Amino acid sequence: MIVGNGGIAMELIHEIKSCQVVWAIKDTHIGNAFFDQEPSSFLYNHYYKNGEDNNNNEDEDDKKIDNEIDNNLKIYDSNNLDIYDKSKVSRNSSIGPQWYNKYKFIGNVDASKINQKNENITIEYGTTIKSIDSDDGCEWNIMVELENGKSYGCDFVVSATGVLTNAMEIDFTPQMPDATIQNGYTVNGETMQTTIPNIFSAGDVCNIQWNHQTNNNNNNQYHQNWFQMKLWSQARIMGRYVAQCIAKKSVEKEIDDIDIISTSFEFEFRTDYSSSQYVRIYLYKGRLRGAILIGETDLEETFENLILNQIDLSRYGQELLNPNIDIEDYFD
Ligand SMILES: NC(=O)C1=CN([C@@H]2O[C@H](COP(=O)(O)OP(=O)(O)OC[C@H]3O[C@@H](n4cnc5c(N)ncnc54)[C@H](OP(=O)(O)O)[C@@H]3O)[C@@H](O)[C@H]2O)C=CC1
Repeated sequence: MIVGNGGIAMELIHEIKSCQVVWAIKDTHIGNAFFDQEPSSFLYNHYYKNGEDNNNNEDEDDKKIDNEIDNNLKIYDSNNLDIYDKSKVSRNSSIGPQWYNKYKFIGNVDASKINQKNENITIEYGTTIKSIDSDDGCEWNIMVELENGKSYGCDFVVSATGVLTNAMEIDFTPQMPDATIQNGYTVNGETMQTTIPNIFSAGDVCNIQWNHQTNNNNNNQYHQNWFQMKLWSQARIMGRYVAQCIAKKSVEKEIDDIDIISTSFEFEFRTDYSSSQYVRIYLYKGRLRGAILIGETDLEETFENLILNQIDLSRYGQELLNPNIDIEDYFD
């Protein structure tokens, strides 16, 4: 049983093979943490329902990161009593993106009884867990009752319903001017300093709205393409930026070329490609500000460059998404 409709639930659903899975989501479409209805339907129809495997296009960079993280990875299990003794838990880095590549999520269901169309996944929409029963007398390890009245026996439950930060352990006082107030505390979006001197903040612990702000010191506008999602890729960007802020403060002088990051879009333009690709792009005043790409579109690098170099695309209009035009070649 998997509960939740965000990053972890979707990754697990994608990875688990030969195992009967019930996925309970409180929404009417999958992946609500990232998608609205339209791309969600596309993703569901072409990748979950049809069981297409798009798992073979792992980026070399991701593999490299995995290897780095592997070196720091520590796995705790319930037999490791140290985990209950906070003083003995060594604090390592998190397990990182592509963590699932280290494991095989293969159940023991007879493979011949499961076809390639993910029919082993039952999605229960618009519901969540009402109760969990793990009495010894149960036929299953765990009996789960859902709010919609259905009950399922299962071996275990994955609860992936989001995370809370523990920032409140620090007593922030929200008084700093020009600050972004999130989660009850305050961070200055330009310097990443909290209201406590010499305490800086980055990653999931703060929600930074760089897209709204102007850096008055050097007339640079914050990067307009910033839209925060709590993903590894963004945590890395924020970590790098906050490191620069700390360095700048510690040497007490201006460092040129500090990354200025952020985003916003105001105009949305969308289309569907062929049956196995989905492309949606976001333009603002003719400039590309964002995109959703599903499937092997081969557009990611071109679109990334168009976002970065902000070429005026007004005159191309819908041709930008014409599958018969090789825009990668055009903008090369
Ligand atoms: N590659 C990467 O960088 C990845 C990063 N992550 C990050 O790790 C963190 C943890 O992931 P995850 O746990 O999946 O969290 P997410 O925030 O991604 O998703 C949580 C999901 O659970 C739903 N939810 C919240 N409360 C309940 C409830 N009581 N019952 C049922 N559903 C509920 C949320 O709905 P609603 O939005 O409506 O509240 C949302 O759909 C996230 O910050 C995520 O972004 C996860 C996977 C990969």
